[in-house]
Amino acid sequence: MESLIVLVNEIQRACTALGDHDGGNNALSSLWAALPSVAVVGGQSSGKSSVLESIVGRDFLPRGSGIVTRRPLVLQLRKTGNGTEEYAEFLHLPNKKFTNFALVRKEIEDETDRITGNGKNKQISPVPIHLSIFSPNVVNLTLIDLPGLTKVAVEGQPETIVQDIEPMVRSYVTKPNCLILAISPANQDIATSDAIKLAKEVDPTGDRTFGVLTKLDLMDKGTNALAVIEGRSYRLQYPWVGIVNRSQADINKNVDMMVARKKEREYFETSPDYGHLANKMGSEFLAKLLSKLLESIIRSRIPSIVSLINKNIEELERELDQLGRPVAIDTGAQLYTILGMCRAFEKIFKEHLDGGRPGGARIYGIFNYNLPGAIKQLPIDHHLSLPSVQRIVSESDGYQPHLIAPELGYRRLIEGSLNYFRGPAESSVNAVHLTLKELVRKAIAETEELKRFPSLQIELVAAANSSLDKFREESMESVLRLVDMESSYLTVEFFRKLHVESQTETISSPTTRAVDQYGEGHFRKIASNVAAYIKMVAETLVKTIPKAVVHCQVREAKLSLLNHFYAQISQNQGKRLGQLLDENPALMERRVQRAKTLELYKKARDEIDASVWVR
Ligand SMILES: Nc1nc2c(ncn2[C@@H]2O[C@H](COP(=O)(O)OP(=O)(O)OP(=O)(O)O)[C@@H](O)[C@H]2O)c(=O)[nH]1
Repeated sequence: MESLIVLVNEIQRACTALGDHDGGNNALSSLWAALPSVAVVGGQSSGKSSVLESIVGRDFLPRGSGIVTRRPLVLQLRKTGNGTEEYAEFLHLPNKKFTNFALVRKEIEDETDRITGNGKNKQISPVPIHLSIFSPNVVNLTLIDLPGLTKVAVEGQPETIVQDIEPMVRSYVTKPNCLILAISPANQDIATSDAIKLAKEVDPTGDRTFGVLTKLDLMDKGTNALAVIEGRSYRLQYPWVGIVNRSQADINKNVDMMVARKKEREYFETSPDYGHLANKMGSEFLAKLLSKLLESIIRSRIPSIVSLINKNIEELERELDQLGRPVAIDTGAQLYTILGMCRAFEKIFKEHLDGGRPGGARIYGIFNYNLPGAIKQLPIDHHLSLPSVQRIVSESDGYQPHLIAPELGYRRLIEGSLNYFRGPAESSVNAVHLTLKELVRKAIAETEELKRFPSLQIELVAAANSSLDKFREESMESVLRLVDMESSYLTVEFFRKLHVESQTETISSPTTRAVDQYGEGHFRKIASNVAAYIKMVAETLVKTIPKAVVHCQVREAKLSLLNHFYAQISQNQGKRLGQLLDENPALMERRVQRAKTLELYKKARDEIDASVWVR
């Protein structure tokens, strides 16, 4: 690493490329703000441009009346070997070397207009232009040229521009890592200097302010600026530097910058007022001083820059972990990704059913409370009330009343009662179905991997629900069949046993039995026999319905919830898979942006490491 200033240049350029230039739009601690820099501030016509050009030794800044500098210009000077060609490069035009500095000026003007607009409505913008100048005649130094502090807009520029400039300039110079190059003209009272006024506010101790006094040659005859230059008028930590730039006449005559530098040197060497300070005056001295100082400040800040970089790297890595890896482009990898997410979903879905979570308990509740409860509520008693039994039995008998036992009447009564069981059986199937659907919804929401892919989520919910619908149909058929089976074939032993019991009763009290043979008691007996039979069947169904439901719905959901989806997806082509993996575009954009920033930080850390080792 040639120089720490060059290193910081590199990091600054990368920061601008990532939009980290004013620290305001970034959740991370701004690296830009942490980098030491030198900002040039001054009132209108204070000689700001002239100082910069003199430091560079080249004419390259836009000129004109009004507010010409409308975007910060980050001017990175890099010293090259003697005899090498001088050239300039813009960050926004990589690989284009400018050797003609008139074109550099034109490009600064054009690039300013590109962001701020041209014509009457010229605005200002905090987005910096990065210009690097490679030359044997410069020192390694980075300067940020800011719009001139002004109080009046001219040439139809909007009034707001004046109000906008100060906060923008302030946003640069308030940063504790910013050295302030405060330019004031010597032919004005220092107390009225805009640059010093601002510097005083943001750096009251004068620790990071460089006082630069221009236009020493324009002072009234017989006066001098020694009071300022010697720090008596306004005291700063660093000594004031006096400058003599080209006059307007020199500029008009196109006086060469190198000639101007020479003239400036001569001015100080021969000056009766400043001769004793000649080796500490002039733009060349200023450039060297700044370069040395900037380098030493950067060195002292490296530990805090590195720790900021490390902190940001950690934060970025954490965020990228959360955002997940970018989606693969090839079909195989996409399929793999989708299947992986499906498995993750199925795992969570099963966990909901397999204990520890309320899903399984809810299903057990259906079987243990709801189903028996519903069966208990069935209007069997009404169906087996005396008038109903009499009616059904006589209807079944037809014109020929039964002789001993109403066989058909019994069957009708039993069938009628069993018919009521269809309701609770159906309800059990439906309740379990709803529970399973709800668990699908929950499991989808809980599958972390799926969060990025709304389309896939929708597709999976649809696929799972359609499987559940199919399972419900099968389950419904099974439970209703269980009920129907009970009506199709009655348990003979039950009735034979009843018959034997009633025979024994008749033998023990023959008179009462004979009287009641075909009266109310007879029908009551029929009703109670049927009720006892139904009770027995109910006890069976309360056990078998859950078995059918679990077999057809719960077990199937665990085994083959997404089988149909798997079969379909494996036949899908890339485009369709891509559609399923279409992430939220904002999220994709954020990942790309974060990954780029992370790369920048890592690179910066590596470069700093390397530069520290070289030293
Ligand atoms: N004689 C003399 N003229 C100077 C000196 N410094 C600047 N000037 C002249 O003052 C005028 C303004 O100088 P600039 O360098 O354009 O000042 P600025 O602060 O960049 O001005 P704006 O950007 O327009 O606000 C120009 O005509 C310069 O030639 C100096 O030290 N001596």
